Formats: sequence, C-alpha cells, structure tokens
Amino acid sequence: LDLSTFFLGRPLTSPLMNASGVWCNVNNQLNALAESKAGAMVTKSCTLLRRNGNPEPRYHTLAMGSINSMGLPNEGHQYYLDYAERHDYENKPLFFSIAGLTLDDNLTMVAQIQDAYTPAILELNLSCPNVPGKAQIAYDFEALDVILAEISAAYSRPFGIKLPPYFDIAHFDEVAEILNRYEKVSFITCINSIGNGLMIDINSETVLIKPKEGFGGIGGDYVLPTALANVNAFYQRCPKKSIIGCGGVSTGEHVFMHLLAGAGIVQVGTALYEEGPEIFVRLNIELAKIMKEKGYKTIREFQGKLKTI
Ligand SMILES: CC(C)(C)CCc1c(C(=O)O)[nH]c(=O)[nH]c1=O
Repeated sequence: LDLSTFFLGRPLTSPLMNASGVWCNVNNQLNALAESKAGAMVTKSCTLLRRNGNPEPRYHTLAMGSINSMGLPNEGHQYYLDYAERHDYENKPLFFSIAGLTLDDNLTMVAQIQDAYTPAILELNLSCPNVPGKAQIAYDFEALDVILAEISAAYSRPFGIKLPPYFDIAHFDEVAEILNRYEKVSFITCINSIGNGLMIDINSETVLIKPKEGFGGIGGDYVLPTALANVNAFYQRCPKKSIIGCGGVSTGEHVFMHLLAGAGIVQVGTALYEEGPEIFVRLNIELAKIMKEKGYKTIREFQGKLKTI
C-alpha cells in the first residue's frame, strides 16, 4: 500500500487530506486529523477575530452532497497559530487557511504567520468576502490581482490559493494569466463549493438552511465534473504550479480521477463531514486497489496523465 508522494518538496504518506472547513475548526478535530491516515491536513479558514458564524441550520446533507452557508465560524487566527506551534510536522504537513474580511485583515494575519516561523503552508481562501455588493474576490479579477500582489509583497514564503469554480474557458484563461504572474503562488486548490445553490423540502415547502434565504455553497457528488475540469484547466495553464484537487470525492475512483486530471493532493470535504476521519483509511485502500489492478506502483506514474480521445 505505497501511496507516498511529494508536494512542494514535502513527503506525504498519502495524497489525501481534508478540505478546509471540514473537521478542522477546533483542537479535538485537528488532533483527529493529525492522528488519521490523511497525508496532510488544513485548518478552517480563519479571520483575525473569533466568529460565531451564521445562525443554524447552516449545513444540510443532500441526496448527492451538501449545502452550507456557515458564515466563516472560526476560533480566530491566533487559535490556529497556537495549533500550528504544537503540530508534529514530521507526521504530516499542515496547511493554514485564511479568509480575512478585508485585505488589511489578510495582511495582518500573513504578517503574524510570517513572524511565527511556522512550517505550515499558507492557503489563501479567495472566496473570502470582498466589498459588500461586489463579487467574491476570485470572481473580481482586478481585486484578485491586487490581493495577490499585496500578499506576495508581504509574505516571504511560497503560498497557495483556494479558488471557487469557473465555468467559462475564457475565465480559465484570464485567471491563469493573472496567477502565472505571481511565482510565489506555488499551488492552486480547485475547487471551493459551487456558490449560492438552493435546495427545497417539498413537505414543508421551505428551504433547508436558515442563512441567505436558503442559498448556500454546494458540495459532494454534484460538483465532481466541475472540480475535475477546474483541476485540469489550471494544471494545463499553470505548468510551474502544483494543483490540489477538491470537490466530489467520496471513493478511491474519484481520488484516481483527480490525480489523473493533475492534482498532486486530493482534498475531501462533504464525504469527510458525513463519514469522519476514518474515511481516509477507506479511500487509501480503494486507491491502492485501483493502482494495483492497473499495475501502477507509484502515483507519479499516472498523475496528470489524463488522455484526450
Ligand atoms: C463563503 C465564505 C463564508 C466567504 C468563506 C468560508 C466558506 C464557507 C463558510 O464558512 O460558509 N463555506 C464554504 O463552502 N466555503 C468557504 O470558503
């Protein structure tokens, strides 16, 4: 069962990890991920100060996935810096996700991470809110350019970004052109939940979650094709960057698809929320079984080797 791989020069025992936001808000969840069979882990996107997040119900399981409008509930960035200080980096790499409410908040958090000399790897959540009334940063290409310039100037180490899905080839081209101008952006995590979906309970004739009149991010089976497309689109357009795949993973076959599409690491969100950290045992076994059946001894043999017809 050799699922070892490398990411940003770091050895991993498995290409699997959690998606930010799932099973990573508080210490007992973070400790469970550290003890799990995941090859890496990431903290919940944090803000400068602690947040309660949105009123519940704010997450709902769907027939083929999930809908959520959590509202960035988190313990505040210092809490996760304290965890990062305790983390055993020999055991597995730790990613540190931030989603500041303003550019200044992001710069303040980045400065504190910089000063903490932590080996954690920064993942900048670009679904973080922009000026109210404007699109999220990743969909506001001017704001995207500005934040990457500012963070690149403020942070001396390589970092990565978490992107929402794009649905237009011209957008893949435009965003990749921006990203390729920032060599410190060493990896791209595709995708965050598909924004502002809506699901309905026909018995009560109501929406399923309380915030935003029921509108929320969609995860799970529904998003796999979109996730694979975004992974492969940026894998092809950003040859000097690594890709982390996220979206629609609940079996070893899905993990294999993400790796084939170009992902170096594969994150699990909705399925982890439903199954818990033991899911990494199952996914590792299922991936190893597929590799064995195909005669692959290492992930490198097939990673990014998706063929067109
Ligand atoms: C959507 C934001 C609240 C702006 C960021 C945090 C976040 C959340 C959340 O905390 O609601 N949910 C997601 O599926 N993805 C996210 O990136």
